[in-house]
Amino acid sequence: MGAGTAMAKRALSALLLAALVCNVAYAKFGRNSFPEGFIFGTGSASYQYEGAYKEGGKGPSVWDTFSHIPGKIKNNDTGDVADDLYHRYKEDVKLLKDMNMDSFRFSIAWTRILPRLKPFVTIFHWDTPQALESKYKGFLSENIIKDYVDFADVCFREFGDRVKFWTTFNEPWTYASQGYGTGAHAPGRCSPFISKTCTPGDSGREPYIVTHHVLLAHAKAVRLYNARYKPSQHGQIGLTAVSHWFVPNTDSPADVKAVKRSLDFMYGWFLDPIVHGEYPGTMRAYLGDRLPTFTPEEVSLVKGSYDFIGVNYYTTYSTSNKPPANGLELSYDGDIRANTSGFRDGMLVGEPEFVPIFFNSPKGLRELLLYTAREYNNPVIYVTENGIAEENSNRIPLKNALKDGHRIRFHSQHLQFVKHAIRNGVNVKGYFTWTFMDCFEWGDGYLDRFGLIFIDRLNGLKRYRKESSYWIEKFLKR
Ligand SMILES: N=C(Cc1ccccc1)N[C@@H]1O[C@H](CO[C@@H]2OC[C@@H](O)[C@H](O)[C@H]2O)[C@@H](O)[C@H](O)[C@H]1O
Repeated sequence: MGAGTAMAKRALSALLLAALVCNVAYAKFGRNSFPEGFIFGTGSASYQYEGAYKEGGKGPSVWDTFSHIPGKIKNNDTGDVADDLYHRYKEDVKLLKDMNMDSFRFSIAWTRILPRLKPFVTIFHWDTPQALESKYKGFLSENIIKDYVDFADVCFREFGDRVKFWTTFNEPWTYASQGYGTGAHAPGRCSPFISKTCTPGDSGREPYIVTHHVLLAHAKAVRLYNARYKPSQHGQIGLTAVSHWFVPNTDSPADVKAVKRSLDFMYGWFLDPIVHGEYPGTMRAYLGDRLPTFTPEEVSLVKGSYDFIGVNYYTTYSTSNKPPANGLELSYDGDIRANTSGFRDGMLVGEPEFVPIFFNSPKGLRELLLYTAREYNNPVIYVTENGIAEENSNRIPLKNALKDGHRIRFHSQHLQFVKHAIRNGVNVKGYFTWTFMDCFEWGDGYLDRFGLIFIDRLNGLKRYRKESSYWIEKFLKR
C-alpha cells in the first residue's frame, strides 16, 4: 500500500471516529448536559391562552377592546376563546407532565384574578384592565403604580404559598414600543405621522412615560414582596426583558455605535435602571427631557430590584447607522437611529423563518447571554422565551402539520448555545420554550403556530402532540 493510500486511510479512520464521537455526544445531549437543578419549562400568557373572556367575573382588558376593533388583528382574530385553557387546564397540565416539563410559565390575568409543576408566574403580560385605561389612560398615568402594586399584593398573598418564581412584567419593551410607539399592540396609540389608524398619541414621548411608570411599579412590587412575603414564602422575583441580538452591518464606527444604541434602547432601557439605577447614557444623551428621570429615592428603589432577569430571545439583526428623523416627527423607533435587516454583506444573519421579522440564529442567544453577564453583573438568568413558528394553514394536512423537525432543531441548537454560555460562566438557571401550545399571537392572530402542541381550531380546539413534544419529553426524561 502506497504512503498516500495509508495516509488517506488514517484520515478516513480519524474522520469516522470523530463522527462516531459526535453522534454519541449528540445522542446524549439532554437534561443531564445541564447543571443539576436547571429548570426546563414552556410558556404561555393569559390573554393568548385562556379564552372565556367574559367568564368567572373577568373584566375586559385592553386586549379585549383592541382585538375587537376591526382591522387591528389579522383575520380579525381575538382571544375571546383562544385555546380555552380556562376550561381545559386539567387536560393541558397532563400534556406538560407527559413532556417531563419541570415548570410552566403563565401569566395571571389582572382582570381575572392556578401543582408538581413549578409555576413560574408573570404578573403582567400586557392585559391592562380597560377600566384603568378608560379611567386614567393606564400606564400613561402614575396612578397605575399603586393599582399595579395592589394587584401584585393580591397575587403574592393568594398564590405565594405555591408560587416561588415571580416576574413582575413580561417584555415591557413590547408593551411600551408597540402599544405607544407603533400602535400595533394594545392600547394602540401613536403619533398621527406614524399611522392614521392609531388612537392619537405621541410616539416620541409616551413610550418613555409608560416605561418609567412600569419600572417604578416593578420596583415597588419587588420592595413589597421582599418586605412582606419573601421572609415566609422564600420565593424569587424578577423582570422579563426581550432583546434581539445585533451585529454591525459593517465595522464602521457608525454601525458599531448603532449596535450599542439598539441594545441600549431595547434592552438597557430596562436592565440599566434595575442593575445600575439609571437609564443608559446613550438614551439620556439623546432624548433630553423626553426621557423621565429618577429621583434619588427612586434610584435606591429601582436599583437592585431583582433576584433574576428573565430574557426572551427570538432573532438576530444586522444593524447600520441611520441619521435622525427631522425634528418634528419624533418617535421611539426613530430615536434609535438604526436600520436593521436579516442580511449582512449580502449574507443571512440567520435562517429565515415563517415569521418574516425573525431569523433563526442560535449563536445570537449565546452572545446576548454573554453580553448580559458582562454588562449587568452576571445576574441569575432564566431564558423565559425562545421559539419558532410555522404557518397555520388549512391547506396543510394534520399529519404534516405535526412534523415540526424545524422546531426540534431550533430548540436543540439554541440549548447547545445556552450550554456554551453556561460553560463560559453565565448564570443561566432555566430555559422555557415559547410556546406550550399554538395560541393567539397578538397582531398575527392565529396565523402563527409556535406550540409544542397543535391546536385544531377547526375541530373544537382538539390538542395534538407535535413531534417536538415527543423530542422534548425524551430530552427531559430523568
Ligand atoms: N412578540 C414578542 C415581542 C415582539 C413584538 C412585535 C414584534 C417582534 C417581537 N414577544 C413575545 O413573543 C411571542 C411570539 O410573538 C409573536 O412574534 C411574531 C409576531 O409577528 C407575532 O404577532 C407575535 O405574537 C409572544 O407570543 C409572547 O407573548 C411575547 O412575550
